[in-house]
Amino acid sequence: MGVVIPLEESKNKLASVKPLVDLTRPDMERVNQLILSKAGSDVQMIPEVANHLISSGGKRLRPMLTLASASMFGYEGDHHIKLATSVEFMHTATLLHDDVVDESDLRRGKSTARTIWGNQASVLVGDFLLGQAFRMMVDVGSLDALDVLSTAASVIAEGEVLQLSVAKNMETTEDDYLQVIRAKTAALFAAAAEVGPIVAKTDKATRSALKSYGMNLGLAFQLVDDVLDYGGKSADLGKNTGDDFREGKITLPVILSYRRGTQDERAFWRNAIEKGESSDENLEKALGLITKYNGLGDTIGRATHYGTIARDALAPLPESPWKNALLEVIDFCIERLN
Ligand SMILES: C=C(C)CCOP(=O)(O)OP(=O)(O)O
Repeated sequence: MGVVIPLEESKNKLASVKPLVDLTRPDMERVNQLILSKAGSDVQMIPEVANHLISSGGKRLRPMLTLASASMFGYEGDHHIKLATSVEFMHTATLLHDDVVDESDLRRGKSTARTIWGNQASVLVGDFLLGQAFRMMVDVGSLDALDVLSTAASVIAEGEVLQLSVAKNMETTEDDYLQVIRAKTAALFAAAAEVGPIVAKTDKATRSALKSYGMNLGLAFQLVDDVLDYGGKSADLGKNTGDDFREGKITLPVILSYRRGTQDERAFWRNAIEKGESSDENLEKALGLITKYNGLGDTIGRATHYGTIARDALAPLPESPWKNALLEVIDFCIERLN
Protein backbone atom coordinates (compact mmCIF):
# COMPACT_ATOMS: atom_id res chain seq x y z
CA MET A 1 0.00 0.00 0.00
CA GLY A 2 1.01 3.64 -0.16
CA VAL A 3 1.92 4.12 -3.80
CA VAL A 4 -0.64 6.20 -5.67
CA ILE A 5 -1.34 4.98 -9.15
CA PRO A 6 -0.04 7.58 -11.60
CA LEU A 7 -3.03 9.13 -13.28
CA GLU A 8 -0.74 10.33 -16.07
CA GLU A 9 -0.34 6.75 -17.17
CA SER A 10 -4.03 6.33 -17.83
CA LYS A 11 -4.24 9.85 -19.24
CA ASN A 12 -1.74 9.13 -22.02
CA LYS A 13 -3.62 6.07 -23.14
CA LEU A 14 -6.83 8.05 -23.10
CA ALA A 15 -5.71 11.14 -25.01
CA SER A 16 -8.96 11.17 -26.95
CA VAL A 17 -11.04 11.05 -23.78
CA LYS A 18 -9.26 13.94 -22.14
CA PRO A 19 -12.54 15.63 -21.17
CA LEU A 20 -13.62 12.56 -19.18
CA VAL A 21 -10.18 12.17 -17.59
CA ASP A 22 -10.09 15.88 -16.67
CA LEU A 23 -13.64 15.99 -15.28
CA THR A 24 -13.23 12.85 -13.19
CA ARG A 25 -9.66 13.60 -12.02
CA PRO A 26 -10.42 14.60 -8.40
CA ASP A 27 -12.82 11.68 -7.95
CA MET A 28 -10.43 9.25 -9.65
CA GLU A 29 -7.73 10.23 -7.13
CA ARG A 30 -10.15 9.06 -4.42
CA VAL A 31 -10.98 5.89 -6.37
CA ASN A 32 -7.29 5.10 -6.81
CA GLN A 33 -6.68 5.53 -3.07
CA LEU A 34 -9.62 3.26 -2.28
CA ILE A 35 -8.43 0.67 -4.80
CA LEU A 36 -5.08 0.49 -3.04
CA SER A 37 -6.54 0.33 0.45
CA LYS A 38 -9.17 -2.30 -0.44
CA ALA A 39 -6.55 -4.45 -2.19
CA GLY A 40 -4.74 -4.63 1.13
CA SER A 41 -4.73 -7.72 3.34
CA ASP A 42 -2.67 -9.23 6.15
CA VAL A 43 -2.14 -12.15 3.80
CA GLN A 44 0.90 -10.72 2.08
CA MET A 45 0.44 -12.50 -1.21
CA ILE A 46 -2.91 -10.76 -1.81
CA PRO A 47 -1.66 -7.17 -2.19
CA GLU A 48 1.43 -8.49 -3.99
CA VAL A 49 -0.60 -10.20 -6.71
CA ALA A 50 -3.34 -7.56 -6.83
CA ASN A 51 -0.96 -4.59 -6.97
CA HIS A 52 1.05 -6.18 -9.77
CA LEU A 53 -2.00 -5.78 -12.00
CA ILE A 54 -3.53 -2.70 -10.36
CA SER A 55 -0.39 -0.60 -10.75
CA SER A 56 0.31 -1.62 -14.33
CA GLY A 57 -1.57 1.22 -16.01
CA GLY A 58 -5.05 0.02 -16.92
CA LYS A 59 -7.23 2.64 -18.53
CA ARG A 60 -9.73 2.81 -15.63
CA LEU A 61 -12.43 3.40 -18.20
CA ARG A 62 -15.25 1.66 -16.33
CA PRO A 63 -14.90 3.54 -13.01
CA MET A 64 -14.73 6.82 -14.93
CA LEU A 65 -18.08 5.91 -16.52
CA THR A 66 -19.59 5.40 -13.06
CA LEU A 67 -18.20 8.70 -11.76
CA ALA A 68 -19.40 10.66 -14.79
CA SER A 69 -22.83 9.05 -14.85
CA ALA A 70 -23.41 10.06 -11.21
CA SER A 71 -21.85 13.53 -11.40
CA MET A 72 -23.77 14.47 -14.54
CA PHE A 73 -26.92 14.44 -12.41
CA GLY A 74 -25.39 16.60 -9.70
CA TYR A 75 -24.52 13.79 -7.28
CA GLU A 76 -22.05 15.00 -4.65
CA GLY A 77 -21.78 12.26 -2.00
CA ASP A 78 -19.23 9.43 -1.92
CA HIS A 79 -21.31 6.44 -2.97
CA HIS A 80 -20.14 6.78 -6.57
CA ILE A 81 -16.50 6.53 -5.40
CA LYS A 82 -17.20 3.19 -3.73
CA LEU A 83 -19.23 1.86 -6.64
CA ALA A 84 -16.61 2.97 -9.18
CA THR A 85 -14.00 1.11 -7.13
CA SER A 86 -16.26 -1.96 -7.00
CA VAL A 87 -16.62 -1.83 -10.77
CA GLU A 88 -12.84 -1.67 -11.29
CA PHE A 89 -12.36 -4.57 -8.84
CA MET A 90 -14.89 -6.66 -10.76
CA HIS A 91 -12.98 -5.85 -13.96
CA THR A 92 -9.61 -6.66 -12.32
CA ALA A 93 -10.97 -9.97 -11.03
CA THR A 94 -12.13 -10.92 -14.53
CA LEU A 95 -8.68 -10.10 -15.93
CA LEU A 96 -6.97 -12.33 -13.34
CA HIS A 97 -9.41 -15.14 -14.08
CA ASP A 98 -9.34 -14.68 -17.87
CA ASP A 99 -5.57 -14.86 -18.01
CA VAL A 100 -5.77 -18.24 -16.30
CA VAL A 101 -8.55 -19.52 -18.57
CA ASP A 102 -6.78 -18.26 -21.71
CA GLU A 103 -3.29 -19.19 -20.45
CA SER A 104 -2.13 -15.67 -21.37
CA ASP A 105 1.43 -14.57 -20.68
CA LEU A 106 1.17 -10.83 -21.21
CA ARG A 107 -1.27 -8.24 -19.83
CA ARG A 108 -0.84 -4.46 -19.82
CA GLY A 109 2.68 -4.98 -21.15
CA LYS A 110 3.74 -7.09 -18.15
CA SER A 111 3.92 -10.78 -17.35
CA THR A 112 0.53 -12.01 -16.19
CA ALA A 113 0.08 -12.77 -12.49
CA ARG A 114 -0.37 -16.45 -13.33
CA THR A 115 3.10 -16.67 -14.89
CA ILE A 116 4.63 -15.19 -11.70
CA TRP A 117 2.46 -16.59 -8.87
CA GLY A 118 0.64 -19.40 -10.66
CA ASN A 119 -2.95 -20.13 -11.61
CA GLN A 120 -4.15 -20.86 -8.09
CA ALA A 121 -3.03 -17.54 -6.65
CA SER A 122 -4.49 -15.66 -9.66
CA VAL A 123 -7.91 -17.26 -9.30
CA LEU A 124 -8.02 -16.82 -5.53
CA VAL A 125 -6.88 -13.19 -5.54
CA GLY A 126 -9.52 -12.55 -8.23
CA ASP A 127 -12.07 -14.05 -5.83
CA PHE A 128 -10.79 -11.82 -3.02
CA LEU A 129 -11.22 -8.70 -5.18
CA LEU A 130 -14.74 -9.78 -6.11
CA GLY A 131 -15.54 -10.22 -2.41
CA GLN A 132 -14.11 -6.77 -1.62
CA ALA A 133 -16.22 -5.30 -4.45
CA PHE A 134 -19.39 -6.70 -2.91
CA ARG A 135 -18.47 -5.44 0.57
CA MET A 136 -18.15 -1.91 -0.85
CA MET A 137 -21.53 -2.26 -2.57
CA VAL A 138 -23.14 -3.32 0.72
CA ASP A 139 -21.42 -0.37 2.39
CA VAL A 140 -23.20 1.93 -0.08
CA GLY A 141 -26.50 0.36 0.94
CA SER A 142 -28.38 0.73 -2.34
CA LEU A 143 -30.23 -2.48 -3.14
CA ASP A 144 -30.73 -1.26 -6.71
CA ALA A 145 -26.97 -0.78 -7.20
CA LEU A 146 -26.31 -4.16 -5.57
CA ASP A 147 -28.87 -5.72 -7.89
CA VAL A 148 -27.33 -4.20 -11.03
CA LEU A 149 -23.73 -5.09 -10.13
CA SER A 150 -24.42 -8.57 -8.76
CA THR A 151 -26.45 -9.36 -11.87
CA ALA A 152 -23.52 -8.14 -13.96
CA ALA A 153 -21.16 -10.44 -12.02
CA SER A 154 -23.31 -13.48 -12.83
CA VAL A 155 -23.82 -12.45 -16.44
CA ILE A 156 -20.06 -11.95 -16.96
CA ALA A 157 -19.38 -15.46 -15.65
CA GLU A 158 -22.15 -16.82 -17.89
CA GLY A 159 -20.54 -15.09 -20.87
CA GLU A 160 -17.16 -16.61 -20.07
CA VAL A 161 -18.67 -20.09 -19.79
CA LEU A 162 -20.65 -19.59 -22.99
CA GLN A 163 -17.42 -18.54 -24.71
CA LEU A 164 -15.83 -21.74 -23.48
CA SER A 165 -18.67 -23.84 -24.84
CA VAL A 166 -18.60 -22.25 -28.33
CA ALA A 167 -14.78 -22.25 -28.45
CA LYS A 168 -13.17 -24.04 -31.37
CA ASN A 169 -16.52 -24.50 -33.11
CA MET A 170 -16.57 -22.94 -36.56
CA GLU A 171 -20.35 -23.19 -36.73
CA THR A 172 -20.54 -20.41 -34.11
CA THR A 173 -22.90 -17.76 -35.49
CA GLU A 174 -22.74 -14.01 -35.31
CA ASP A 175 -25.65 -14.17 -32.84
CA ASP A 176 -23.76 -16.61 -30.58
CA TYR A 177 -20.78 -14.29 -30.66
CA LEU A 178 -22.89 -11.23 -29.83
CA GLN A 179 -24.43 -13.11 -26.91
CA VAL A 180 -20.92 -13.83 -25.60
CA ILE A 181 -19.62 -10.26 -25.84
CA ARG A 182 -22.86 -8.76 -24.54
CA ALA A 183 -22.35 -10.86 -21.41
CA LYS A 184 -18.59 -10.94 -20.92
CA THR A 185 -17.84 -7.28 -21.69
CA ALA A 186 -20.86 -5.08 -22.37
CA ALA A 187 -22.77 -6.07 -19.21
CA LEU A 188 -20.11 -4.48 -16.98
CA PHE A 189 -19.98 -1.30 -19.08
CA ALA A 190 -23.79 -1.15 -18.82
CA ALA A 191 -23.75 -1.69 -15.05
CA ALA A 192 -20.93 0.85 -14.58
CA ALA A 193 -22.99 3.49 -16.37
CA GLU A 194 -26.30 2.54 -14.70
CA VAL A 195 -25.19 2.76 -11.07
CA GLY A 196 -24.39 6.49 -11.52
CA PRO A 197 -28.02 7.51 -12.08
CA ILE A 198 -29.04 5.04 -9.34
CA VAL A 199 -27.00 6.81 -6.65
CA ALA A 200 -28.08 10.18 -8.09
CA LYS A 201 -31.70 8.99 -7.70
CA THR A 202 -32.82 9.92 -11.20
CA ASP A 203 -35.98 8.62 -12.89
CA LYS A 204 -36.19 5.19 -14.55
CA ALA A 205 -35.94 6.53 -18.11
CA THR A 206 -32.61 8.19 -17.31
CA ARG A 207 -31.32 4.95 -15.78
CA SER A 208 -32.31 3.06 -18.94
CA ALA A 209 -30.62 5.66 -21.13
CA LEU A 210 -27.31 5.28 -19.31
CA LYS A 211 -27.63 1.49 -19.25
CA SER A 212 -28.21 1.42 -23.00
CA TYR A 213 -25.29 3.80 -23.55
CA GLY A 214 -23.01 1.51 -21.51
CA MET A 215 -24.23 -1.68 -23.15
CA ASN A 216 -23.72 -0.43 -26.70
CA LEU A 217 -20.42 1.24 -25.84
CA GLY A 218 -19.27 -2.10 -24.39
CA LEU A 219 -20.25 -3.96 -27.56
CA ALA A 220 -18.33 -1.44 -29.69
CA PHE A 221 -15.35 -1.68 -27.31
CA GLN A 222 -15.16 -5.48 -27.52
CA LEU A 223 -15.65 -5.55 -31.30
CA VAL A 224 -12.72 -3.14 -31.67
CA ASP A 225 -10.69 -5.21 -29.20
CA ASP A 226 -11.29 -8.24 -31.40
CA VAL A 227 -10.17 -6.31 -34.46
CA LEU A 228 -7.02 -5.19 -32.63
CA ASP A 229 -6.16 -8.82 -31.86
CA TYR A 230 -5.65 -9.30 -35.60
CA GLY A 231 -4.79 -5.77 -36.69
CA GLY A 232 -3.07 -4.03 -33.77
CA LYS A 233 0.50 -3.92 -32.50
CA SER A 234 1.43 -5.97 -29.42
CA ALA A 235 3.42 -3.03 -28.03
CA ASP A 236 0.38 -0.72 -28.15
CA LEU A 237 -1.98 -3.32 -26.73
CA GLY A 238 0.21 -4.63 -23.92
CA LYS A 239 -0.74 -8.17 -24.94
CA ASN A 240 0.19 -10.48 -27.78
CA THR A 241 -1.67 -10.05 -31.05
CA GLY A 242 -2.93 -13.21 -32.71
CA ASP A 243 -3.74 -14.75 -29.32
CA ASP A 244 -7.42 -15.25 -30.23
CA PHE A 245 -6.38 -17.29 -33.27
CA ARG A 246 -3.83 -19.34 -31.32
CA GLU A 247 -6.43 -20.08 -28.63
CA GLY A 248 -9.09 -21.03 -31.19
CA LYS A 249 -11.25 -18.15 -29.97
CA ILE A 250 -13.87 -17.35 -32.57
CA THR A 251 -14.49 -13.64 -33.02
CA LEU A 252 -16.49 -11.69 -35.59
CA PRO A 253 -13.65 -11.16 -38.14
CA VAL A 254 -13.27 -14.97 -38.27
CA ILE A 255 -17.02 -15.69 -38.41
CA LEU A 256 -17.46 -13.29 -41.34
CA SER A 257 -14.43 -14.62 -43.24
CA TYR A 258 -15.48 -18.23 -42.70
CA ARG A 259 -19.04 -17.59 -43.85
CA ARG A 260 -17.84 -15.85 -47.00
CA GLY A 261 -15.06 -18.34 -47.83
CA THR A 262 -14.77 -21.02 -50.52
CA GLN A 263 -14.98 -24.69 -49.54
CA ASP A 264 -11.18 -24.92 -49.34
CA GLU A 265 -10.94 -21.80 -47.25
CA ARG A 266 -13.60 -23.07 -44.87
CA ALA A 267 -11.65 -26.34 -44.54
CA PHE A 268 -8.57 -24.26 -43.66
CA TRP A 269 -10.47 -22.47 -40.87
CA ARG A 270 -11.81 -25.73 -39.47
CA ASN A 271 -8.30 -27.21 -39.37
CA ALA A 272 -6.79 -24.12 -37.85
CA ILE A 273 -9.45 -23.40 -35.23
CA GLU A 274 -11.05 -26.76 -34.49
CA LYS A 275 -7.91 -28.89 -34.73
CA GLY A 276 -5.63 -26.24 -33.27
CA GLU A 277 -3.29 -25.92 -36.25
CA SER A 278 -2.42 -22.38 -35.33
CA SER A 279 1.20 -21.99 -36.46
CA ASP A 280 2.51 -18.52 -37.38
CA GLU A 281 2.21 -19.57 -41.02
CA ASN A 282 -1.48 -20.34 -40.52
CA LEU A 283 -1.99 -17.06 -38.66
CA GLU A 284 -0.58 -15.29 -41.74
CA LYS A 285 -2.94 -17.23 -43.96
CA ALA A 286 -5.88 -16.44 -41.65
CA LEU A 287 -5.00 -12.76 -41.79
CA GLY A 288 -4.92 -12.98 -45.59
CA LEU A 289 -8.44 -14.46 -45.64
CA ILE A 290 -9.73 -11.93 -43.14
CA THR A 291 -8.37 -9.17 -45.40
CA LYS A 292 -9.80 -10.82 -48.52
CA TYR A 293 -13.30 -10.87 -47.02
CA ASN A 294 -13.05 -7.51 -45.24
CA GLY A 295 -13.51 -9.19 -41.85
CA LEU A 296 -11.86 -6.32 -39.96
CA GLY A 297 -13.60 -3.56 -41.94
CA ASP A 298 -17.03 -5.08 -41.42
CA THR A 299 -16.37 -5.69 -37.72
CA ILE A 300 -15.41 -2.02 -37.38
CA GLY A 301 -18.65 -1.21 -39.23
CA ARG A 302 -20.61 -3.13 -36.58
CA ALA A 303 -18.70 -1.35 -33.81
CA THR A 304 -19.58 2.01 -35.38
CA HIS A 305 -23.22 0.93 -35.52
CA TYR A 306 -23.29 0.18 -31.77
CA GLY A 307 -21.45 3.44 -31.17
CA THR A 308 -24.30 5.27 -32.90
CA ILE A 309 -26.88 3.51 -30.70
CA ALA A 310 -24.85 4.52 -27.61
CA ARG A 311 -24.82 8.13 -28.87
CA ASP A 312 -28.58 8.10 -29.53
CA ALA A 313 -29.24 6.74 -26.03
CA LEU A 314 -27.79 9.92 -24.51
CA ALA A 315 -29.61 12.26 -26.90
CA PRO A 316 -32.64 12.95 -24.62
CA LEU A 317 -30.41 13.97 -21.69
CA PRO A 318 -29.69 17.65 -21.01
CA GLU A 319 -26.50 19.06 -22.52
CA SER A 320 -23.54 19.24 -20.13
CA PRO A 321 -19.76 18.83 -20.16
CA TRP A 322 -20.31 15.39 -18.58
CA LYS A 323 -22.59 14.30 -21.39
CA ASN A 324 -20.06 15.52 -23.98
CA ALA A 325 -17.29 13.66 -22.17
CA LEU A 326 -19.33 10.42 -22.32
CA LEU A 327 -20.01 10.99 -26.01
CA GLU A 328 -16.28 11.37 -26.67
CA VAL A 329 -15.65 7.97 -25.09
CA ILE A 330 -17.57 6.47 -28.01
CA ASP A 331 -15.11 8.07 -30.42
CA PHE A 332 -12.23 6.79 -28.32
CA CYS A 333 -13.48 3.22 -28.66
CA ILE A 334 -13.30 3.45 -32.42
CA GLU A 335 -10.17 5.65 -32.52
CA ARG A 336 -8.22 3.02 -30.57
CA LEU A 337 -7.72 1.50 -33.99
CA ASN A 338 -5.49 4.35 -35.18
C1 LIG B 1 -13.02 -6.25 -22.06
C2 LIG B 1 -11.78 -6.33 -22.42
C3 LIG B 1 -11.48 -6.19 -23.84
C4 LIG B 1 -10.69 -6.58 -21.46
C5 LIG B 1 -9.71 -5.46 -21.43
O1 LIG B 1 -10.34 -4.29 -21.02
P1 LIG B 1 -9.55 -2.92 -21.01
O2 LIG B 1 -8.94 -2.65 -22.36
O3 LIG B 1 -10.45 -1.83 -20.48
O4 LIG B 1 -8.39 -3.21 -19.98
P2 LIG B 1 -7.48 -2.23 -19.11
O5 LIG B 1 -7.39 -0.88 -19.74
O6 LIG B 1 -8.13 -2.17 -17.75
O7 LIG B 1 -6.14 -2.92 -19.04
